[in-house]
Amino acid sequence: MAKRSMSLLGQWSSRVFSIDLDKRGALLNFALTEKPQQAPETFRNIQERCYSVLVCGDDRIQSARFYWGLEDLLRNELPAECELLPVSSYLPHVKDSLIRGYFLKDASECPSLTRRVLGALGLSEQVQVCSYLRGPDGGRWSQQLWSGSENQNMDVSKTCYVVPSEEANYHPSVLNMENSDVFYCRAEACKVLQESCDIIPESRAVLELVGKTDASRHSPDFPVVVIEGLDATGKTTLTESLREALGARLLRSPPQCLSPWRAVFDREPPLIRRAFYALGNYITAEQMGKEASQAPVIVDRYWHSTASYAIATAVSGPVSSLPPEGSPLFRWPPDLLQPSLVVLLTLDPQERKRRLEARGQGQTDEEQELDHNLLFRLRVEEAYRRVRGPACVVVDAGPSADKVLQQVLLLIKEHCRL
Ligand SMILES: Nc1ncnc2c1ncn2[C@@H]1O[C@H](COP(=O)(O)OP(=O)(O)OP(=O)(O)O)[C@@H](O)[C@H]1O
Ligand SMILES: Nc1ccn([C@H]2C[C@H](O)[C@@H](COP(=O)(O)O)O2)c(=O)n1
Repeated sequence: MAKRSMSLLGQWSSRVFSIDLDKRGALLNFALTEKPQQAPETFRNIQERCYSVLVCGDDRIQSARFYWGLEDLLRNELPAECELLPVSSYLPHVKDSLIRGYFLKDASECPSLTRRVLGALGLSEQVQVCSYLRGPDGGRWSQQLWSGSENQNMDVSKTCYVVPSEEANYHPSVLNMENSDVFYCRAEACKVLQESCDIIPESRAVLELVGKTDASRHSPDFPVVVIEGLDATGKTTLTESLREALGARLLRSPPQCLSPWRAVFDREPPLIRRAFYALGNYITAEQMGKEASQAPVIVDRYWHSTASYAIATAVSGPVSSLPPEGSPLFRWPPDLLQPSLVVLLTLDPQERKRRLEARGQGQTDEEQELDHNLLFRLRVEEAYRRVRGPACVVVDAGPSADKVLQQVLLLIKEHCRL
């Protein structure tokens, strides 16, 4: 088979497959072996016909966009009785070895429809389809790699057996975060937008706004204070009050000049969306450098937001799925201007909800996700606390707006020379 499968997927038998059983962190891990062996216990309870669809094209922009649309495509085309579970395939401890896709459990009456849809998908250079077959004893499962269309679908020489695999002590997504979800230098984020210019013309406009000078080593004359927090924790209220109290300049990230394109990039997959927000920080950093030569600067969101939302979205499940405290994934990009102080506003979830409802404005998809998904909210907040260089100072935003302002003014006095 000339298709990219083996070279791109590496040795099947070295790979671990990790199925996200409930999107809440319950991962079923299995590996493959050439000798018939018993499948993991959880596999043995599966009654449905099973398949996996992995996205493994060479072009990262196209693959990211393809994967982004794959869930909708499968849900639209497959019988409703097909359950879709996110699956990752990776080589343990090998950076950038992760391939994403879906694991399908087909309980429909019409197996031929499912096979037809998957057969058509399998023809694409970007997709690798496998079937999983239960052995006659019920305890063994084999995996067959599809070689193309439905009619010549099984490449029997590639039959492997499903065996239990040790649980990794990290979420598989952690392997691929750098330069896919989080960008630690401007050049890497620029590369993503350069590669997407043909399919997203707005990328050009964004790239034109990104400067080239490295302002990171320049130490501003006046303090630069960043205010961070989940939505509706009071960032806008506090930043406006700080501006007045300190006679400061107020900036935000992403900056105003990116507003015309933000909605476009919010519809894109993480690779492209996160590169856009990363570049927003560099544009804001240039503005910070200039403004802070004349007055104190207050910034509404910056690098902590970019890194925390990206990392918290890339993993699923509880806070323990995050990269550990001290992981290099929480480092500060060396070419990005560091603020003098970062304040993280935290709020009791009930009070945050009350304020959101009282405000009554629309929410972005990610903000809606925060509302619906307690685990996601916990991951974002914990990621905020783990980002370093500088680390954030946590302030309870529950008291009145004036009390919060007074507390932050005290912090600024302690941390910055005014
Ligand atoms: N300390 C406070 N006590 C009570 N209400 C507050 C306080 N701070 C802000 N609010 C109110 O809570 C709502 C959300 O505040 P605000 O818009 O400042 O939050 P935000 O963090 O900027 O939100 P977003 O990130 O979604 O823009 C507003 O209606 C605001 O008036
Ligand atoms: N510097 C930033 C600012 C924002 N984001 C992302 C994270 C959330 O998805 C969303 C929240 O922004 P808001 O709705 O409060 O304007 O934007 C980021 O990644 N980096």
